Amino acid sequence: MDEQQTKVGLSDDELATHPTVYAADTLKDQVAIVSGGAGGIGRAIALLFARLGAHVVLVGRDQAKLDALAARLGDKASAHVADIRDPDAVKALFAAVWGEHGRVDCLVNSAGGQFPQAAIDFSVKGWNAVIDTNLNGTWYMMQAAAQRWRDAKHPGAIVNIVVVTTHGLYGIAHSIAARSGVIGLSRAVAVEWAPLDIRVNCVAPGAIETEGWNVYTSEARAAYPRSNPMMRAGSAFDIAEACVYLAAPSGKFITGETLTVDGGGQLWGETWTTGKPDYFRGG
Ligand SMILES: CCCCCCC/C=C/C(=O)SCCNC(=O)CCNC(=O)[C@H](O)C(C)(C)COP(=O)(O)OP(=O)(O)OC[C@H]1O[C@@H](n2cnc3c(N)ncnc32)[C@H](O)[C@@H]1OP(=O)(O)O
Ligand SMILES: NC(=O)C1=CN([C@@H]2O[C@H](COP(=O)(O)OP(=O)(O)OC[C@H]3O[C@@H](n4cnc5c(N)ncnc54)[C@H](OP(=O)(O)O)[C@@H]3O)[C@@H](O)[C@H]2O)C=CC1
Repeated sequence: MDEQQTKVGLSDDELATHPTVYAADTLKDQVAIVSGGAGGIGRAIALLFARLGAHVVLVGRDQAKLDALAARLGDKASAHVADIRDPDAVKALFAAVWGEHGRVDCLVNSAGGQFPQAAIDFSVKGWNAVIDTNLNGTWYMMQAAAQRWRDAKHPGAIVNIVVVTTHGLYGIAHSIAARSGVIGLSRAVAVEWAPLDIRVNCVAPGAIETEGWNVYTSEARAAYPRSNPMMRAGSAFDIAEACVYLAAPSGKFITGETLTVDGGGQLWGETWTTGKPDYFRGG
């Protein structure tokens, strides 16, 4: 972790009052589970979903972080501690939420992350930690949601937050592998689960200013705004609005899709999470 940790991204007050294109009742009476719901992108999703009428179930491992956001949202949110890598904890989470609300309408998987390291140096433990969090954990959440929806004959929408895999994000090959798995899985089950009225989509954020950036060096972070032709970082609110689009009726004919929200970064530019090696700097 870099010594120059800074507060990055929009504050909760800014997120809560940011102008939105959506009507205030877009998600009225819906119940949404947001994993990583107290993280940088997850909290923007939670704040917007609650503002649009949903009750948001915030999921993460840090009780205090979840409680603080839930307190801000009052009866629009509840906090549930669960490690998404533990399939039994995931099952217990869904049992508790269905018991409490009798329904779930959408699941946003925003829990995830990785550490920057050259792939050639990955340890077995480090590789497994990233695959387990981002691929296995996301799958346990997806499957638990789908089983509940199937058994209750209830429609559902899943939005998985991934990373842009089409254009190398150098220094996080383990995460690219895991997220490519999530995208492939989402495309496959979008077909299998269409008869169950379950839609499955992904959102691939580009450089989005959040505190999650603190795991990268200041040199790498300084380059992120230049990783796309707009020459700026996006905000967590951009990702939240994309999630609403896919989760709400606006997305009713969209499934198996990955919506890239990166300011054009996949078409232009490059991103080194470990800093750019001299070899690629040119003569
Ligand atoms: C065009 C787009 C531009 C985008 C730019 C940025 C791209 C992406 C940005 C983001 O995703 S931002 C937000 C993301 N948030 C995070 O990444 C959260 C921080 N990361 C983590 O929490 C961990 O990396 C984790 C693996 C996801 C969590 O797993 P776990 O809690 O099990 O990890 P640890 O116990 O900490 O470590 C386990 C194991 O992993 C290896 N390891 C961990 N950190 C490092 C490191 N910095 N360097 C090398 N290896 C590491 C290591 O083997 C650990 O085991 P031990 O050695 O600790 O026994
Ligand atoms: N910010 C960016 O530029 C980009 C982000 N992304 C991806 O978007 C997603 C959200 O990122 P962001 O909000 O910035 O990152 P943060 O690190 O701020 O948030 C991630 C959240 O995930 C939760 N989490 C991590 N592991 C687990 C676990 N095993 N079980 C339950 N919860 C877990 C953490 O909560 P807790 O500590 O409570 O467990 C944390 O709040 C991540 O997948 C990230 O990789 C993709 C591209 C770019």
